[in-house]
Amino acid sequence: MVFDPEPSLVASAPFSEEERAAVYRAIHTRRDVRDEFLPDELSHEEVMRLLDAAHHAPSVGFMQPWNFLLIRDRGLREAVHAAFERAAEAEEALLPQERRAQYRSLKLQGILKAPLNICITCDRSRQGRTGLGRTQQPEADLLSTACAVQNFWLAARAEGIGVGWVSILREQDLRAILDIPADIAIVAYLCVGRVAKAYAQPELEIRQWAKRLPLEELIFSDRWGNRINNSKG
Ligand SMILES: Cc1cc2c(cc1C)N(C[C@H](O)[C@H](O)[C@H](O)COP(=O)(O)O)c1[nH]c(=O)[nH]c(=O)c1N2
Repeated sequence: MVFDPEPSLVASAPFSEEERAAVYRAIHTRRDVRDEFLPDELSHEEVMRLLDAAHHAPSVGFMQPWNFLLIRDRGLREAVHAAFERAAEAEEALLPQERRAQYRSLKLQGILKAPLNICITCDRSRQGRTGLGRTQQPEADLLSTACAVQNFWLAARAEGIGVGWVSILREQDLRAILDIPADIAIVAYLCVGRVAKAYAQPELEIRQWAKRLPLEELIFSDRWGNRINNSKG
């Protein structure tokens, strides 16, 4: 039988101006939050809304390889925090001497301050070892999981909930603390909690660690290296 797409298709009109503005506002004002977390617990409904947003991310072959490990236990968060301290020390030692003091002065996690931590993982064999879209790009499952993280982050912004991604953690430490099996990849460790204030710009920009790159320098036309400004004439 020939597949008829028509009954399954719905209108896909642009959003209203107000709706579009809300989407772009969430994108532009989403911040990586480290120190602005308020201690109040998020409700079960709020957390489920954010996880549902994450669960609606695109995924290769509709694989949905993610799991969401919710961590509230203080003892576990203290163990993760200690692992962060060790990893940060190791990272600092790799930096050029002149950047080390600045690195030390940055707040790079909110593991204990945020009431909720979430470890987002990727089950790399959820639908077999390969699968639609993963034969040539096996890492597409990890990229899918990163899409879920971004959905979570943007939905959280809309709800006034801050998210901070902590990657200064050794995978083996997280595995041991959280009992994560060896065949499950760890994609993101997030600190999550309500915030009353957030930085207007990336904190690393305000603190002069890095700057946003000019967008036009990142866009090529047709072939690598062909800048759009140069390709006009
Ligand atoms: C994969 C990944 C990993 C990390 C981050 C982000 C992402 C995408 N970021 C946050 C990062 O510093 C931040 O996104 C940029 O500085 C831009 O700022 P805004 O996110 O726009 O506030 C981050 N921040 C931090 O303080 N400690 C960390 O370990 C990490 N790790």
